[in-house]
Amino acid sequence: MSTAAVSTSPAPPEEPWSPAEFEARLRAVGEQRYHHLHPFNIRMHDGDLSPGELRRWIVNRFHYQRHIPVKDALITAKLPTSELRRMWLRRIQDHDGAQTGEGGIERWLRLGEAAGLDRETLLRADSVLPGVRLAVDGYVNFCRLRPPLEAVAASLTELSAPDLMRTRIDAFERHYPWIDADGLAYFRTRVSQGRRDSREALDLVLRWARTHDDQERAVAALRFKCDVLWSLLDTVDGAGRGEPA
Ligand SMILES: O=C(O)c1cc(C(=O)O)c2c(n1)C(=O)C(=O)c1cc(C(=O)O)[nH]c1-2
Repeated sequence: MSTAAVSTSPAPPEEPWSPAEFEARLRAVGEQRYHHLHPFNIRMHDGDLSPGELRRWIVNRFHYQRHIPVKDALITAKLPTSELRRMWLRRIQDHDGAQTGEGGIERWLRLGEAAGLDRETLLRADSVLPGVRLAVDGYVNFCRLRPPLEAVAASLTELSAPDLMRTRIDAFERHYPWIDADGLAYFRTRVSQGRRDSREALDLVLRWARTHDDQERAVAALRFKCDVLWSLLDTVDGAGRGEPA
């Protein structure tokens, strides 16, 4: 049989989505899969968490928090220009502070103290749940191994984070008044930081993703990151209503 009639040439590459369509697809991932929809967050916002569950969430979320500047250092090392590295370095400073006693990690430790957890408990990390360790490792290693487009796209969960922070602040003030309001400084600061960070990251992703394939990879990276946050909460939720071990 002649093979002449059988086309072996690959299908032509798909056209990229327009910037507006691409952005809408990225935002749709957050609307459909972000952890604001997770049953644990819904119980938190409804005031249904026991003090033990809230403390367990704080201890385990701190493990995520303290690895954010680590993954940002991995991303910074991949960025090709001074301008981009300077932009990303600021994120590390937001978390680690310019000096001891400042920054987001310090504010998270104060949240722990306001909830009755001493900082050594958070720093020792010995009650961090195995599934949380795996989820956080998954995110750090993703940023270590994937190209800048995907690592930066994964941070776009922050498009949805500021609204969640506002909901969380309201819920804490209303339902968990035993946590001192000063302890909520972390969330208050993140509202504006998250808006700025997500705007910057979105600009980069829209600029860097030139082909349809790039765009698909960016959307997949954001879905992966939603899965990281979702499985972190699955693990915390599955650990029961008592005090952390
Ligand atoms: O409390 C939250 O629900 C939440 C979610 C996220 C997120 O969407 O990844 C971040 C944060 N907080 C946060 O505080 C933060 O600094 C942060 C950095 C990043 C990132 O991927 O670069 N996400 C988040």
